[in-house]
Amino acid sequence: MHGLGNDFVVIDAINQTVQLTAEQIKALADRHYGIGFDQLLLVEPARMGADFRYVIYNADGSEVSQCGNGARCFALFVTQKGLTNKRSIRVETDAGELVLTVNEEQLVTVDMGVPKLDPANVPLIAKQQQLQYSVDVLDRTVAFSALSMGNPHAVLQVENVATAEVEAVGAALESHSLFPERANIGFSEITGPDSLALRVYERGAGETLACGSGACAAVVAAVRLGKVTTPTTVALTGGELTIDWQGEGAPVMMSGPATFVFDGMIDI
Ligand SMILES: N[C@@H](CCC[C@H](N)C(=O)O)C(=O)O
Repeated sequence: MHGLGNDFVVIDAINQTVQLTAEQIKALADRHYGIGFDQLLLVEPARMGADFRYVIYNADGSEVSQCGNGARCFALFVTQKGLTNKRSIRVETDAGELVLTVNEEQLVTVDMGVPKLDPANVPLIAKQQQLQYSVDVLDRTVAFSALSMGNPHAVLQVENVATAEVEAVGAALESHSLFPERANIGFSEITGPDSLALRVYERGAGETLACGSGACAAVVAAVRLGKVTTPTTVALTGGELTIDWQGEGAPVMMSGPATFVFDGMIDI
Protein backbone atom coordinates (compact mmCIF):
# COMPACT_ATOMS: atom_id res chain seq x y z
CA MET A 1 0.00 0.00 0.00
CA HIS A 2 1.04 3.59 -0.13
CA GLY A 3 -0.01 6.95 1.25
CA LEU A 4 1.12 9.56 -1.30
CA GLY A 5 4.08 7.37 -2.24
CA ASN A 6 5.16 6.63 1.35
CA ASP A 7 5.01 2.87 0.86
CA PHE A 8 4.15 0.02 3.20
CA VAL A 9 3.95 -3.70 3.49
CA VAL A 10 0.85 -4.31 5.63
CA ILE A 11 0.48 -7.74 7.26
CA ASP A 12 -2.67 -9.24 8.74
CA ALA A 13 -1.41 -10.53 12.10
CA ILE A 14 -4.96 -11.29 13.28
CA ASN A 15 -5.62 -14.34 11.12
CA GLN A 16 -2.04 -15.62 11.29
CA THR A 17 0.79 -15.54 13.80
CA VAL A 18 3.56 -13.21 12.67
CA GLN A 19 6.87 -12.61 14.37
CA LEU A 20 9.63 -10.79 12.53
CA THR A 21 13.13 -9.90 13.67
CA ALA A 22 14.72 -6.55 12.85
CA GLU A 23 17.05 -8.37 10.43
CA GLN A 24 14.11 -9.95 8.57
CA ILE A 25 12.36 -6.58 8.31
CA LYS A 26 15.53 -4.95 6.95
CA ALA A 27 15.89 -7.72 4.39
CA LEU A 28 12.25 -7.40 3.26
CA ALA A 29 12.66 -3.60 3.02
CA ASP A 30 15.58 -3.91 0.61
CA ARG A 31 14.34 -2.50 -2.72
CA HIS A 32 16.72 -4.69 -4.74
CA TYR A 33 16.86 -8.01 -2.88
CA GLY A 34 13.58 -7.82 -0.93
CA ILE A 35 10.14 -6.27 -1.54
CA GLY A 36 11.00 -2.69 -0.66
CA PHE A 37 9.06 -0.34 1.64
CA ASP A 38 9.52 2.66 3.89
CA GLN A 39 7.61 1.04 6.78
CA LEU A 40 6.08 -2.33 7.62
CA LEU A 41 2.76 -2.42 9.50
CA LEU A 42 1.47 -5.36 11.54
CA VAL A 43 -2.30 -5.35 12.08
CA GLU A 44 -2.99 -7.09 15.40
CA PRO A 45 -5.96 -7.70 17.73
CA ALA A 46 -6.52 -4.92 20.26
CA ARG A 47 -5.20 -5.43 23.79
CA MET A 48 -6.98 -2.59 25.57
CA GLY A 49 -10.50 -2.38 24.17
CA ALA A 50 -9.97 -0.53 20.86
CA ASP A 51 -10.90 -2.15 17.52
CA PHE A 52 -7.32 -3.08 16.55
CA ARG A 53 -3.71 -2.55 17.45
CA TYR A 54 -1.06 -1.80 14.87
CA VAL A 55 2.70 -1.96 15.14
CA ILE A 56 5.04 0.08 12.93
CA TYR A 57 8.58 -0.76 11.84
CA ASN A 58 10.92 1.47 9.82
CA ALA A 59 12.87 0.05 6.87
CA ASP A 60 15.95 -0.19 9.13
CA GLY A 61 14.05 -2.62 11.40
CA SER A 62 13.46 -0.15 14.26
CA GLU A 63 10.04 -0.19 15.90
CA VAL A 64 8.35 3.23 16.14
CA SER A 65 5.18 4.64 17.68
CA GLN A 66 3.55 6.79 15.04
CA CYS A 67 3.00 6.86 11.29
CA GLY A 68 0.44 9.19 9.74
CA ASN A 69 0.39 7.76 6.21
CA GLY A 70 0.51 4.27 7.70
CA ALA A 71 -2.57 5.03 9.82
CA ARG A 72 -4.57 5.90 6.68
CA CYS A 73 -3.36 2.76 4.90
CA PHE A 74 -4.17 0.69 8.00
CA ALA A 75 -7.76 2.06 7.97
CA LEU A 76 -8.25 1.19 4.30
CA PHE A 77 -6.66 -2.25 4.83
CA VAL A 78 -8.99 -3.31 7.66
CA THR A 79 -12.00 -1.90 5.77
CA GLN A 80 -11.26 -3.47 2.39
CA LYS A 81 -10.11 -6.82 3.84
CA GLY A 82 -13.43 -7.12 5.68
CA LEU A 83 -11.78 -7.06 9.12
CA THR A 84 -14.32 -4.41 10.19
CA ASN A 85 -17.41 -2.74 8.79
CA LYS A 86 -16.96 0.35 10.97
CA ARG A 87 -16.25 3.69 9.30
CA SER A 88 -14.82 5.15 12.48
CA ILE A 89 -12.06 2.87 13.75
CA ARG A 90 -10.20 3.00 17.06
CA VAL A 91 -6.66 1.67 16.95
CA GLU A 92 -4.07 1.22 19.69
CA THR A 93 -0.52 2.28 18.90
CA ASP A 94 2.50 2.81 21.12
CA ALA A 95 1.73 6.54 20.83
CA GLY A 96 -1.76 6.01 22.30
CA GLU A 97 -5.16 5.41 20.73
CA LEU A 98 -5.94 6.92 17.32
CA VAL A 99 -9.38 7.40 15.79
CA LEU A 100 -9.58 7.00 12.01
CA THR A 101 -12.56 7.85 9.83
CA VAL A 102 -12.99 6.51 6.30
CA ASN A 103 -15.29 8.64 4.13
CA GLU A 104 -17.29 7.73 1.02
CA GLU A 105 -14.45 8.62 -1.36
CA GLN A 106 -12.08 6.40 0.69
CA LEU A 107 -10.28 9.48 2.03
CA VAL A 108 -9.18 8.87 5.61
CA THR A 109 -9.15 11.44 8.42
CA VAL A 110 -6.93 10.64 11.38
CA ASP A 111 -7.01 12.26 14.80
CA MET A 112 -3.23 12.30 15.31
CA GLY A 113 -3.44 13.42 18.93
CA VAL A 114 -2.15 16.51 20.71
CA PRO A 115 1.40 17.55 19.73
CA LYS A 116 3.92 17.54 22.59
CA LEU A 117 6.02 20.68 22.67
CA ASP A 118 8.06 20.15 25.84
CA PRO A 119 11.62 19.21 24.75
CA ALA A 120 11.70 16.33 27.25
CA ASN A 121 8.75 14.78 25.40
CA VAL A 122 10.25 15.05 21.91
CA PRO A 123 12.86 14.03 23.19
CA LEU A 124 15.30 16.89 22.53
CA ILE A 125 18.23 17.91 24.71
CA ALA A 126 17.32 21.52 25.58
CA LYS A 127 17.00 23.41 28.85
CA GLN A 128 13.61 24.97 28.10
CA GLN A 129 10.81 24.99 25.55
CA GLN A 130 11.39 27.47 22.71
CA LEU A 131 9.64 28.30 19.45
CA GLN A 132 12.89 27.51 17.64
CA TYR A 133 16.20 25.96 18.64
CA SER A 134 19.53 26.12 16.85
CA VAL A 135 22.19 23.58 16.03
CA ASP A 136 25.54 23.55 14.24
CA VAL A 137 25.41 21.01 11.49
CA LEU A 138 27.88 20.47 8.64
CA ASP A 139 29.35 23.96 8.13
CA ARG A 140 26.43 26.09 9.31
CA THR A 141 24.03 26.92 12.13
CA VAL A 142 20.40 26.02 11.45
CA ALA A 143 17.22 26.98 13.31
CA PHE A 144 14.53 24.37 13.84
CA SER A 145 11.26 23.76 15.66
CA ALA A 146 10.95 20.51 17.61
CA LEU A 147 7.88 18.59 18.71
CA SER A 148 6.50 15.12 19.12
CA MET A 149 3.52 13.84 17.13
CA GLY A 150 3.93 10.55 19.00
CA ASN A 151 7.28 10.42 17.22
CA PRO A 152 10.10 13.01 17.22
CA HIS A 153 10.19 15.76 14.59
CA ALA A 154 12.43 18.72 13.83
CA VAL A 155 11.17 21.22 11.25
CA LEU A 156 13.45 23.64 9.39
CA GLN A 157 12.01 26.64 7.51
CA VAL A 158 13.56 26.85 4.03
CA GLU A 159 13.25 29.26 1.09
CA ASN A 160 12.79 26.51 -1.50
CA VAL A 161 12.13 22.82 -0.82
CA ALA A 162 13.34 21.91 -4.30
CA THR A 163 16.90 23.00 -3.50
CA ALA A 164 16.93 22.20 0.26
CA GLU A 165 19.81 19.93 1.31
CA VAL A 166 17.48 17.23 2.52
CA GLU A 167 19.90 14.32 2.17
CA ALA A 168 22.97 15.92 3.75
CA VAL A 169 21.38 18.04 6.49
CA GLY A 170 18.62 15.48 7.09
CA ALA A 171 21.04 12.61 7.63
CA ALA A 172 23.28 14.72 9.90
CA LEU A 173 20.37 15.89 12.06
CA GLU A 174 18.42 12.59 12.11
CA SER A 175 21.09 11.04 14.31
CA HIS A 176 22.41 14.20 16.00
CA SER A 177 23.17 13.87 19.72
CA LEU A 178 20.52 16.54 20.46
CA PHE A 179 17.93 13.86 19.65
CA PRO A 180 18.48 10.87 21.97
CA GLU A 181 15.90 8.78 20.04
CA ARG A 182 16.91 10.24 16.65
CA ALA A 183 14.33 12.36 14.78
CA ASN A 184 12.43 12.87 11.55
CA ILE A 185 13.70 16.03 9.84
CA GLY A 186 11.23 18.19 7.86
CA PHE A 187 12.14 20.96 5.38
CA SER A 188 9.18 23.31 5.11
CA GLU A 189 8.62 26.13 2.60
CA ILE A 190 5.68 28.45 3.24
CA THR A 191 3.86 28.80 -0.08
CA GLY A 192 0.78 30.80 0.96
CA PRO A 193 -1.32 31.92 3.95
CA ASP A 194 -2.67 28.38 4.35
CA SER A 195 -0.24 26.24 2.40
CA LEU A 196 3.27 24.88 2.65
CA ALA A 197 5.52 22.50 0.73
CA LEU A 198 7.42 19.83 2.63
CA ARG A 199 10.14 17.24 2.20
CA VAL A 200 11.02 14.90 5.06
CA TYR A 201 14.14 12.93 5.82
CA GLU A 202 12.63 10.15 7.92
CA ARG A 203 14.28 8.47 10.85
CA GLY A 204 15.10 4.92 9.88
CA ALA A 205 14.02 5.29 6.24
CA GLY A 206 15.75 8.31 4.63
CA GLU A 207 13.84 10.79 2.46
CA THR A 208 10.36 9.49 1.63
CA LEU A 209 7.82 10.81 -0.88
CA ALA A 210 5.54 11.84 1.98
CA CYS A 211 5.42 11.77 5.78
CA GLY A 212 2.03 12.19 7.46
CA SER A 213 3.27 12.86 10.99
CA GLY A 214 5.90 15.17 9.41
CA ALA A 215 3.11 17.12 7.69
CA CYS A 216 1.33 17.50 11.06
CA ALA A 217 4.59 18.61 12.71
CA ALA A 218 5.31 21.15 9.94
CA VAL A 219 1.84 22.70 10.29
CA VAL A 220 2.10 22.89 14.09
CA ALA A 221 5.53 24.55 13.73
CA ALA A 222 4.28 27.00 11.07
CA VAL A 223 1.14 27.92 13.03
CA ARG A 224 3.21 28.54 16.17
CA LEU A 225 5.56 30.77 14.16
CA GLY A 226 2.54 32.72 12.83
CA LYS A 227 3.27 31.71 9.23
CA VAL A 228 0.05 29.85 8.27
CA THR A 229 -3.56 29.44 9.30
CA THR A 230 -5.37 26.10 9.27
CA PRO A 231 -6.75 24.02 7.64
CA THR A 232 -3.41 23.99 5.81
CA THR A 233 -2.65 22.22 2.54
CA VAL A 234 0.69 20.43 2.72
CA ALA A 235 2.25 19.61 -0.66
CA LEU A 236 4.61 16.67 -0.27
CA THR A 237 6.61 15.15 -3.11
CA GLY A 238 3.95 12.42 -3.50
CA GLY A 239 0.81 14.58 -3.19
CA GLU A 240 -1.27 16.68 -0.81
CA LEU A 241 -2.59 16.33 2.74
CA THR A 242 -4.94 18.63 4.62
CA ILE A 243 -3.93 19.34 8.19
CA ASP A 244 -6.10 21.11 10.76
CA TRP A 245 -4.82 22.24 14.16
CA GLN A 246 -6.76 24.64 16.36
CA GLY A 247 -3.78 25.48 18.59
CA GLU A 248 -2.03 24.39 21.77
CA GLY A 249 -3.85 21.57 23.60
CA ALA A 250 -5.90 20.62 20.49
CA PRO A 251 -5.36 17.43 18.47
CA VAL A 252 -4.02 17.56 14.92
CA MET A 253 -6.43 16.26 12.26
CA MET A 254 -4.90 14.85 9.08
CA SER A 255 -6.90 13.98 5.93
CA GLY A 256 -5.67 12.28 2.79
CA PRO A 257 -5.78 9.23 0.56
CA ALA A 258 -4.53 5.67 0.95
CA THR A 259 -3.92 3.25 -1.94
CA PHE A 260 -3.69 -0.53 -2.40
CA VAL A 261 -0.94 -1.69 -4.76
CA PHE A 262 -0.94 -5.50 -4.63
CA ASP A 263 -1.47 -8.55 -2.40
CA GLY A 264 1.17 -11.20 -1.92
CA MET A 265 2.56 -14.02 0.21
CA ILE A 266 5.91 -13.90 1.98
CA ASP A 267 7.82 -17.09 2.85
CA ILE A 268 10.06 -16.40 5.83
N1 LIG B 1 6.11 7.81 7.29
C1 LIG B 1 5.55 8.06 8.54
C2 LIG B 1 6.44 8.08 9.75
C3 LIG B 1 7.11 6.74 10.00
C4 LIG B 1 7.92 6.66 11.27
C5 LIG B 1 9.09 7.59 11.27
N2 LIG B 1 10.06 7.29 10.26
C6 LIG B 1 9.75 7.53 12.67
O1 LIG B 1 10.80 6.87 12.82
O2 LIG B 1 9.22 8.15 13.60
C7 LIG B 1 4.39 9.01 8.57
O3 LIG B 1 3.68 9.07 7.55
O4 LIG B 1 4.13 9.62 9.60
